[in-house]
Amino acid sequence: MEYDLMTEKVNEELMESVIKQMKEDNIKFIRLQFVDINGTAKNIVIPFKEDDMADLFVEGMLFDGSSIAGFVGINESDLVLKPDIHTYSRVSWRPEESAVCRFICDVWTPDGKPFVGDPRGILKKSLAKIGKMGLQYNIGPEPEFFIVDIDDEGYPMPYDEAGYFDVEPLDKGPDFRRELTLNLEELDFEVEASHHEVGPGQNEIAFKFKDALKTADAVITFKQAIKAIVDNMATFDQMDYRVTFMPKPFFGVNGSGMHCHQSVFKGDRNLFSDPNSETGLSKDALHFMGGLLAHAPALTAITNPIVNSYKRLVPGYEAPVYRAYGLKNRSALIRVPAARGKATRIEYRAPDPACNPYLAFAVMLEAGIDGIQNKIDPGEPTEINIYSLTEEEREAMGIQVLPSSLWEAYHALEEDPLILSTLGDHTSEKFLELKYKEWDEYRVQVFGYEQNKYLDI
Ligand SMILES: Nc1ncnc2c1ncn2[C@@H]1O[C@H](COP(=O)(O)OP(=O)(O)OP(=O)(O)O)[C@@H](O)[C@H]1O
Ligand SMILES: N[C@@H](CCC(=O)O)C(=O)O
Ligand SMILES: [Mg+2]
Ligand SMILES: [Mg+2]
Repeated sequence: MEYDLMTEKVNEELMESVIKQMKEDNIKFIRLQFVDINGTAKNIVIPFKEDDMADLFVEGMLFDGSSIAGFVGINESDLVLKPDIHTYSRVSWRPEESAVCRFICDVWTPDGKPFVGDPRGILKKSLAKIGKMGLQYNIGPEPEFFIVDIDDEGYPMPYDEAGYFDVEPLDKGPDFRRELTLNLEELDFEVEASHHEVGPGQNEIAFKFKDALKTADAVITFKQAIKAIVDNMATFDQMDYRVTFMPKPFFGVNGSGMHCHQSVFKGDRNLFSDPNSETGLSKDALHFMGGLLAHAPALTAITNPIVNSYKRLVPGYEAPVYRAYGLKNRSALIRVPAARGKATRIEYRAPDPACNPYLAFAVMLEAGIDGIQNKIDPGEPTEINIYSLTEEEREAMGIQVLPSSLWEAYHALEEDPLILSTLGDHTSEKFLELKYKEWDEYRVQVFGYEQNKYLDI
């Protein structure tokens, strides 16, 4: 798929067929949806009026961008939402009577240009660049999440005591996952698998890989859908349980990642596959990994963007800590699953579900392409459990660690011109400003852990 930012025209035939579908779906309300710099979904709702649709698709709708994180100041507040007609879907968890639909929108400026601070626009820009080389970037994400109960004192507790692949009655999640999968299928998702994860209350739903823009849209829809569905169920049951995508909600158990399986296609050909090489991997696959490993410290600021993200990236919980790749190794930052041929892919294991998927996919793509263009050598694969190595052994093998805090990742980002230029001046500045504030707010807090440990001093 090629993304040409400036010449996207609305196809009349498509518009008519979408309007016809909206009438069949009994649509009365339209959600115009986009995300802020944090990847948080935002929307404005307008009533469906058939006569206004052509205008909406062509001209878009003005809105005030000054209260959206990472967008604009009040002195230049007008922005335009341009619905992407390909993203039409009925919002399946809202009533069927007088139904609601949504379009995911691009954000433009009133003078008819893509707004530089729109995360979706930033991803489209990187995809347009590789589109010109005839390439398509695919991502298959594995978002993990916890379902928690809120106890009488307001603290979250895991919703069940089950573990990896458990079944009911230990696993209390089958109804959620069933309901969610049915809803997601209505939203045109191909759910590949769902299961209880390692942590108590932890679940995973993996959906089929698609090109990176569709996947980023899907991640946002997925998070919204599951929160809305679980909230509806909790209201119905008069219970206070909810979903969290917080990367490490509990000390001492696995956190929630969003591993990203990735491949690059040229037409029908998977660039990562080479049946004649010993490993079945092509040079491009190795170089793409070389690029990811080289830019990993800066990437981490985007793929793991909150202070809590770094409580997940610690040894012993299947989350990556070390900058290495392995052909089977789940303790390395990059794993190459065994599938070959068309299904050849690499799995970048750092991202967590708190990231803005548009920004995360854009920076991973640019890092990988940098690797291909500059033939960055990823070194030899590491097949031992890296968690069990001593620091000296790791150093001898040349394995470096990922940033251990948001503050370290912040500095790594500041020093990586490729990743900064992928975000563009506007978003880099806003992102660094936000993260500086977040770190500053965090570092002065005093936690229960410290009071317990030091009170007797
Ligand atoms: N060619 C491809 N390019 C990108 N992603 C792909 C490709 N083929 C398959 N995938 C995606 O890989 C993801 C799942 O892979 P898989 O089941 O191997 O996960 P896993 O890493 O083994 O799971 P876990 O981490 O939970 O143990 C899915 O999203 C799937 O669509
Ligand atoms: N939950 C682990 C991943 C477990 C798995 O491999 O599925 C993580 O934080 O990345
Ligand atoms: Mg998992
Ligand atoms: Mg995985």
